[in-house]
Amino acid sequence: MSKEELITAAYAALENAYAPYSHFRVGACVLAKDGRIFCGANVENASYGLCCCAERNALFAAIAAGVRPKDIHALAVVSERERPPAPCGACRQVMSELMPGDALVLMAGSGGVKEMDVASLLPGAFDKEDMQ
Ligand SMILES: O=c1ccn([C@H]2C[C@H](O)[C@@H](CO)O2)c(=O)[nH]1
Ligand SMILES: [Zn+2]
Repeated sequence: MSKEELITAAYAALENAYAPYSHFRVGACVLAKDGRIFCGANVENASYGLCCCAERNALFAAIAAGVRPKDIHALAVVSERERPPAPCGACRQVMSELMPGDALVLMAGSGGVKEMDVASLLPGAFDKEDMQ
């Protein structure tokens, strides 16, 4: 699957966003190395702190389906705004745990696409080594 196809799949996932509070719809899709994709959208709650971002919902779907972190190739996240969505700190931390450092993150808005790898999104991430 090409980068463009992964972004298109993320826009389809965005249609399932549940965002009655922010009205900011986000979609995300994870591409596994075997070619499977796992998608998510943001899901909000009247108790705002319980909102979950599209990126985490997509990543958790992949992991819960049995995909291991080393087998994830890329993640695309999209919004309807011009500016590509910047993953929040919580999602960067989850990406650093559940994706390889060199995995590609594609961020797309109507104005264009930005690409970064996971390690660059969260330099100096807290990880299992910090707990030894
Ligand atoms: O990268 C992002 C940024 C925000 N959101 C969601 C969380 C919340 O539902 C809404 C506003 O922050 O957008 C995401 O899903 N991904
Ligand atoms: Zn987030």
